Amino acid sequence: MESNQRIGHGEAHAKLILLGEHAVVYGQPAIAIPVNLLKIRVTLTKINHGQFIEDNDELRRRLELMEDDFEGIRQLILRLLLKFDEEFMPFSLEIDSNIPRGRGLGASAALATSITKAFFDFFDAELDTKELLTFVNFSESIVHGRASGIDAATVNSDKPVWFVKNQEIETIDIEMPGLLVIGDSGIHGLTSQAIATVQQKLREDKLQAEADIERLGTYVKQARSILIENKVYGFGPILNASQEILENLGVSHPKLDNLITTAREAGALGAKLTGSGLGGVIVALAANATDAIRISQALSKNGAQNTWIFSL
Ligand SMILES: Nc1ncnc2c1ncn2[C@@H]1O[C@H](COP(=O)(O)OP(=O)(O)OP(=O)(O)O)[C@@H](O)[C@H]1O
Ligand SMILES: C[C@@](O)(CCO)CC(=O)[O-]
Repeated sequence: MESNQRIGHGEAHAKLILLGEHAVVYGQPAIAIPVNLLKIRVTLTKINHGQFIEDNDELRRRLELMEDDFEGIRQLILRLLLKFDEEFMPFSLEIDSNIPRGRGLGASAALATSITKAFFDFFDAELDTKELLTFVNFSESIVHGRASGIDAATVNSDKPVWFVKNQEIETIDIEMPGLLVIGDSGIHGLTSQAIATVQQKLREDKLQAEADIERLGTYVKQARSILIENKVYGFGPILNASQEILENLGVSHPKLDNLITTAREAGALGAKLTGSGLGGVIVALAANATDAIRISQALSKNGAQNTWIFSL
């Protein structure tokens, strides 16, 4: 039996969309930030023949048995194995993550990033951002349907991102006014379903839905100058106004509405869902640490499964 096991490592952080989710799919700008306190780490290890898996057929069978939920990851792994001409390499992948899944925090993009990095590290190959994003977006498009690419861009950026679909990714130096509080509804929101909900709105009432999407984009542009100038009080109302439109588009959820109301009543300057919605998390803006703690406690008392406080 071989003794020196080869190993590959990869990691990525979560993302949070401040403004512009959904509208970004239709060409409007969005602002998203890295969330470094939530991370995913992957270790890829080659398994020696006879150690765990008896033969290559068994390996294929196990990949095929992965739940549908993992289709994006399964396809990504097959593509990576093919790239390195190791289609039949038996391996194990260990995932260590504190990013909650299906909550709009980019867990799928962070996992796809970590896996891609782990394979390149394992094969000692150079990986530039362009190639990395191609692999991650390939995986994301299987999970999300019509993805804009914002999740992949942000889980791979150390700075806030100004994102416009199909354009060069721009990082921006913004001052985050106050603190952000994330509250997890505990509900798994399916991104593909949320995207389909907006598509349905566009079919049912095209003019209204298009106007809503354009308005979301306008808020993002206003927010950019507010954030650059660090005006805490101008930003909160934009969060609230965006939430109203996301509700019109049908991607909120009664539990999200309840958490958002709770945050505002506890002193948040603004609050909205973040990510695809239909579940997942909300983000609230607090003027200072005392307010942030009060908002976080109120959220926990009113049904949040988890809360996080952070600043940029
Ligand atoms: N720790 C993990 N272990 C295994 N699979 C994971 C893990 N984290 C994420 N995944 C993968 O990511 C998928 C969840 O992705 P989904 O797009 O529904 O949520 P998300 O990425 O958290 O949300 P969003 O895209 O709105 O930010 C899971 O189905 C699974 O394939
Ligand atoms: C809902 C959406 O706008 C954000 C998901 O995090 C989809 C996308 O842009 O890919």
